[in-house]
Amino acid sequence: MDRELALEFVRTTEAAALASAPFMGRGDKEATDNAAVVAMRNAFDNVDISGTVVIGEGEIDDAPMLYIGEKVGGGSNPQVDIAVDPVEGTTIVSKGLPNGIAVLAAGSKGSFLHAPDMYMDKIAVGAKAKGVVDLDLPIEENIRRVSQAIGKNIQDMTVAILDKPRHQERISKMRSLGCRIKIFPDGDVAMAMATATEDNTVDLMTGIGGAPEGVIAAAALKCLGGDFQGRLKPRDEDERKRAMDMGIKDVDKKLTIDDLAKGEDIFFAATGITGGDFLEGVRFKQTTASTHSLIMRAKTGTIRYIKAIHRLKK
Ligand SMILES: O=P(O)(O)OC[C@H]1O[C@](O)(COP(=O)(O)O)[C@@H](O)[C@@H]1O
Repeated sequence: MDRELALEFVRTTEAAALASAPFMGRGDKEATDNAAVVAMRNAFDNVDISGTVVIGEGEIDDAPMLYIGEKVGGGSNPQVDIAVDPVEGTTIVSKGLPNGIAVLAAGSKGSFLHAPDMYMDKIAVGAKAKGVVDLDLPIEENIRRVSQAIGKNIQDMTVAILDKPRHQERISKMRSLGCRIKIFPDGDVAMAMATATEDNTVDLMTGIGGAPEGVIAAAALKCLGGDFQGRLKPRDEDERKRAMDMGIKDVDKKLTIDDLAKGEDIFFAATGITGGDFLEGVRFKQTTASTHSLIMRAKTGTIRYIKAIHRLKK
């Protein structure tokens, strides 16, 4: 993919963020998401790719736009796979909490695991701890390994985990080690990224969240030079079958960052909707709105932050 595409991709996440931001705190998850989906879908018409959504808003039957399999883009760059989440953290945005982001990952065909909509166990770390974590090890051992790799005492480390009942045992184990813990309500893509950004606020993220979000986070960490592992967590035989129907032969396999986001022909864009660990949220003034975005490319490892002022009437 051409490097020039970076700006076109980030326009799609800006559009999603600008459209969903007015719904902040209004308690309407559907309206928040819908506004972002429509805006992002429209913005794709100006992106010079011939793209296919591989991770999106769901199946064609129940999701009118950005459904899995939908063709997007009005251009020539051949065969691009797209993974999107126009609002990653609909609950977050509908409550006005931090770290609601609009995200997109784009890769040459076959870059992304076609992840079914089910749970995935995950572990994410930044560049200094690349290669030292292993999803098969107890969380205490992973924390110890990261502590050594990054040269930080365990008590000074921050480990993030989603605030869900399924994580109670893991949180107890983390507490017994004495590390600092960030228990966040939603939005594990942003928190996975927060392990690997320049001023990282988190040293390790662990826990079970959405599988599609796992693929998107892996793409982001690919660009940021961090590491990520995941394992699908089907809750019943139906979900297991669904994963197999989507082409995943070994559903229990530990998935490496390369299994989830293959190769280096990958772009990743995110725009803050509500402010958070590494992006400001959308801010409205009388006639303008500002957005804060991140656009990255795995091939070069370049990370660009873009602050944009949008004239609301134009
Ligand atoms: O809320 P659950 O079912 O535990 O799922 C966790 C997943 O949901 C999210 O918090 C996103 O939530 P939204 O559906 O509100 O956008 C992800 O970040 C996370 O991977």
